[in-house]
Order: sequence, then C-alpha cells, then structure tokens
Amino acid sequence: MSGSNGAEGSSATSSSSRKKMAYLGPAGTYGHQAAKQFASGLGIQQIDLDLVPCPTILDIYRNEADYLVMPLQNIIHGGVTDTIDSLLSPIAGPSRQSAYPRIIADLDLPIKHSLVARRGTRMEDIRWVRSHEQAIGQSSAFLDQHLPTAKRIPWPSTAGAAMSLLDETLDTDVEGAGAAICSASAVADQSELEVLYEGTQAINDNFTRFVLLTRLPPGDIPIPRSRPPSSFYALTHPSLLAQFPSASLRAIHTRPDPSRAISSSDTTSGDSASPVERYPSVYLVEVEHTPNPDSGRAADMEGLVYLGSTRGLSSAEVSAR
Ligand SMILES: O=C(O)C(=O)C[C@]1(C(=O)O)C=C[C@@H](O)C=C1
Repeated sequence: MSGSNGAEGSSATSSSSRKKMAYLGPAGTYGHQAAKQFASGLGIQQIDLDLVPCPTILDIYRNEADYLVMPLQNIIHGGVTDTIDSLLSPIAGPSRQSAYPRIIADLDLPIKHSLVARRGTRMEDIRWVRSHEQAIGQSSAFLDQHLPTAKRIPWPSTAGAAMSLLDETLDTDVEGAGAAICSASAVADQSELEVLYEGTQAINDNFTRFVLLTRLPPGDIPIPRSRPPSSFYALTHPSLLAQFPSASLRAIHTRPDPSRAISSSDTTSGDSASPVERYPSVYLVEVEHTPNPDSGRAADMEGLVYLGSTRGLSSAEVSAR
C-alpha cells in the first residue's frame, strides 16, 4: 500500500496504458478495497494503475482521473449523501453541466468495522469516536450500548479517522481518550494502534455498494458484469418518473435542491405552493437497463439526465446522445 499522498504503481510502463483511478483516501479505506477490485475486474494490471487518494467523496467526483470509485449505498445506513449529491450535480444547483463522468459498473463490498484506539486505551476511558458518518451510522447500536456518552465525530473517511489518532496536535473539543471506527485491515501495519472490538456494524451481512464512473469513451472498456444491469437518471421532478415503466424502477434517492426554492419576496406563489414547489428536490433514479432507443429518448428530456449504466455504454449509444 502507498501512503495517503502518493499514487500506487510503477512509472516503468508507457503513459498511454496507465490508468488513474480516484478513490476516498487514505490507503486502507473501504473505497481503496473497492478500487482494487474494480481495477482487477477491468483487467488493469497493478503496474498500469495509479490509485489516486482523494480527501473527500466530493473531491473524487471533481478529480480528473480516468476512473472514479464512489460508495453509493449501504444496507444499514442507506444512501451515501456526498455520492448522491455528486451524481445529481449535473442537474441540481444553478448551472447544468454537459460534461460529467458516467456510471459504468457496480460492486457489493462486505463491510466489517472495528473500534480502534491507541495501544493501551481502555474501553471505559473512551470519550469520543471519529469515523465516516456512514460507519458511525452503521455502528450506532454498538455505540449506544458500549459507548453511550462518547461524542460521535464525523470524519471524511474511516481510515483517515484511524490515522488521526496518531496525530496529537489535532484538537478535540472533548477531553480524554478517543477511538476510531474502520476496517481492521486499515490499521494492521500500525503498531501504535490496536483493535478493541471487531464487528461494530449492526448486522453481520453488511454491504456497501460502490459505483465506478469514467470520463473515457465507455465503448472501449471491458465492463465486468455480475448481475442484471441498471441505468441511472437524475430527475428534477417526481412526475418524470412516469417516463419509466413502473415495473422497471429499482431505487429512488431524494436530495434537496435549494437553488430552485421559491424566493421569500414571492409571497403569492409561496402561499399556494405545493410541497414539491416549496421543497424542491432532485431524484436519483435507478431503473432496469434497457438498451436504446428508450434510454436515448429519455436522455433528451428537459429535467431528466442520463447518468450511466452498470453495463456501460457502447460507442454507438454514446455518439447517438
Ligand atoms: O471511509 C471509508 O472507508 C469509505 O470508503 C467510505 C464509506 C462510505 O462512504 O460509505 C464506505 C464504506 C462504508 O460504508 C463506510 C464508509
């Protein structure tokens, strides 16, 4: 594994075969595990791969790498808000972008969290716990039971939270010993840290689904296929769901879009506004993938943007859009 500020791989191969893959760093996150699995599914040799650690999920989406690895949803804690906000950004907010990365594949990663602390820390001395908000949410029953008074501190990533325990210059507003929640493998090389409890997540069969996005022409990419493929769309209004046969709908995630909120000076329309107008939202919709022409026609509609498919897209489909 490389450090959090470096890229993995060798510089001995030609630049054309090298691929950059951005993930939530530092090394040791679940995103790092997912990136290695996606790379092997795509047949990218380790020697041709630069894994690019990003400080936050929002930074992954903005990264110029060939591939982006983002956590989408978890069995226990549901949708990953920063990923859903990123995926919906082509349609939410003041400006609509035309160039954005497309989803091409997904995978389910088993998630087993551990409570880690500096060696010698006793459970009863822990006053605060840092981790990614997903890991804290997935472990909330454990925290309620074992550390009910410990302050829960959201951190950009699980492995980053663990590494932060080694940095004594970092301020916490709570006195006393702290801990982090992450994968046990993230701290395997850290002799100053130890695992105090394994399996903090609420259920044993815990999974997070990751999606792989690309800016490359997807027709050139050997997409690993494991399950019935899905297509993803961003919608600005729930009525646009009527574009899809109801039997094909697989998931809907809703996020607020305050940029379309009714202005407070517009009291007339404000008074008569429906909940949909008063609380404008954007919708990430997952549907059963159907090849063109249906996905092509829907992609041209106002208020509806095609975000990609887990079976990728052929070159013909890309150029037809
Ligand atoms: O912090 C990490 O290790 C991540 O890869 C992020 C993340 C997430 O955002 O859901 C990934 C998988 C787990 O659900 C917990 C955290």
